[in-house]
Amino acid sequence: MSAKTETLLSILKLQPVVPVLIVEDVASAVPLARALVAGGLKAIEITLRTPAALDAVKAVAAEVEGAHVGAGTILNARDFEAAVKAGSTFIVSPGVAPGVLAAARDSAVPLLPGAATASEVMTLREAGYDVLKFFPAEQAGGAAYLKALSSPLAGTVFCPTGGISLKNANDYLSLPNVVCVGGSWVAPKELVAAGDWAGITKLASEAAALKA
Ligand SMILES: O=C(O)C(=O)C[C@H](O)[C@H](O)COP(=O)(O)O
Repeated sequence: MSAKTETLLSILKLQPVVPVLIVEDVASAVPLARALVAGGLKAIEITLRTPAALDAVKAVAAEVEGAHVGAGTILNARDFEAAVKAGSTFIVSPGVAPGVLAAARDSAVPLLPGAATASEVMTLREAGYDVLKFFPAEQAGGAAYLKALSSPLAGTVFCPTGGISLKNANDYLSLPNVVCVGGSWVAPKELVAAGDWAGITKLASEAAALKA
């Protein structure tokens, strides 16, 4: 296993659930990340889906002690490089694309690429990736589907994301090929908009108590 993969695994193993954030207002990024860290979720993914995202990564990287901030929804090399420059310690992509793989090869920051089929997993294995995101987990076939992939594709481990909540997280976490799950449920839009950081810490604590 490469040093980059080991770094990625050590970040993903910090907790059973990686919060997936869509940050609309950069001012909420730091208190939101602090609330998640206080609940026990230190590895945090900020998706590059809003104009505030890169500044949010920068602010969390600079100001939130104990946080490991990563960037998600990385679709091309330009996003990859901008996310690294902002201070991301890991990069998440919903799939696989040659430009993203090339950027990852040239970077010291690890990539968690996405796969949803046996062929995508095989393609990424050939490119040297043993730790993958399974996306979109529920919609692609859920825990039963991922379990079916695990026998022929032993050696690859996953962070399933997409449609996961406190209710079904254990279906995935109980599989031997799952390191952690990802999800947006720990930072609901309404609580973020209301600045209910205590409410988010409570959701984070419930998620952190799941068994990886
Ligand atoms: O774009 C990426 O790189 C992602 O990480 C996608 C996210 O994992 C899902 O959008 C989260 O899905 P929900 O938890 O169902 O809201």
